Amino acid sequence: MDEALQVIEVSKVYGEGVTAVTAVDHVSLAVAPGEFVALVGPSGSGKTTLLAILAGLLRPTTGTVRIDGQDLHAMGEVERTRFRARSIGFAFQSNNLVPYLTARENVELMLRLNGQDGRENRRRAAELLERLGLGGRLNNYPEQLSGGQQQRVAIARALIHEPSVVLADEPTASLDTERAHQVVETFASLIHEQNRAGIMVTHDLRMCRYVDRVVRMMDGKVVQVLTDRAEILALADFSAFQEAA
Ligand SMILES: Nc1ncnc2c1ncn2[C@@H]1O[C@H](COP(=O)(O)OP(=O)(O)OP(=O)(O)O)[C@@H](O)[C@H]1O
Repeated sequence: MDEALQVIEVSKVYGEGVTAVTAVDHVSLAVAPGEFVALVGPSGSGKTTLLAILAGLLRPTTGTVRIDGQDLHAMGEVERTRFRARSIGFAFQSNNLVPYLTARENVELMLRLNGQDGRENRRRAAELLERLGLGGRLNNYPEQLSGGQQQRVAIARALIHEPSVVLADEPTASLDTERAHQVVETFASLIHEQNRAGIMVTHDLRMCRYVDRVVRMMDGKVVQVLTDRAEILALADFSAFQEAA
């Protein structure tokens, strides 16, 4: 078993009886280390719900999520919280940076939460931020950074503790086109170089050019999977063309 992430027949039903909504409907998916997957689909298709289940933040109604072979939802709350902090990285839309910590301190915080403190961490946090083009911004507070710079700090924070699985929800939502491309391109490079299993939810199909696989959801189900490079590029180019028209 070499998949970092395995999703097996996962479903999520909100509510009960006549008001029940099946948000995720028997989804199966496996992501290997070094593989970057885009999760796309119309509003309400279940992307955010699935991401929250993969993050261990929401319990599926049925089905199993394994990270490094471990059943995420079979763990007790304390164990899952610890496992999540160690094995999963998140970069969510509202980037949740701590306003009174600098860029570097925000990244170091992830390591401190995992009990890894010290000078070596300061160096690694700085190195990763430099890699993301923020070498001159290490000591700036979030409010002194642009939206794109904040997103890059959030990405550094999602990767610094070397998690197996990295999840990003609309990492380009607040960015202009050029910055969106820069952010996702760097994110993809780091996922590939560092051998993480990456999943990104995005509404912007142009960003699919940086991923290895596109998974399209509709009404809670996976309705299409693209793995062919030419098909993925055609999708991204077509969206760029539509956007420009
Ligand atoms: N807490 C909740 N209670 C009840 N229904 C919910 C809840 N959260 C989401 N839903 C419903 O589940 C379905 C899937 O929602 P979800 O937010 O996962 O979709 P999405 O693809 O992420 O949408 P968007 O792209 O708009 O963020 C929708 O029909 C939504 O109304």
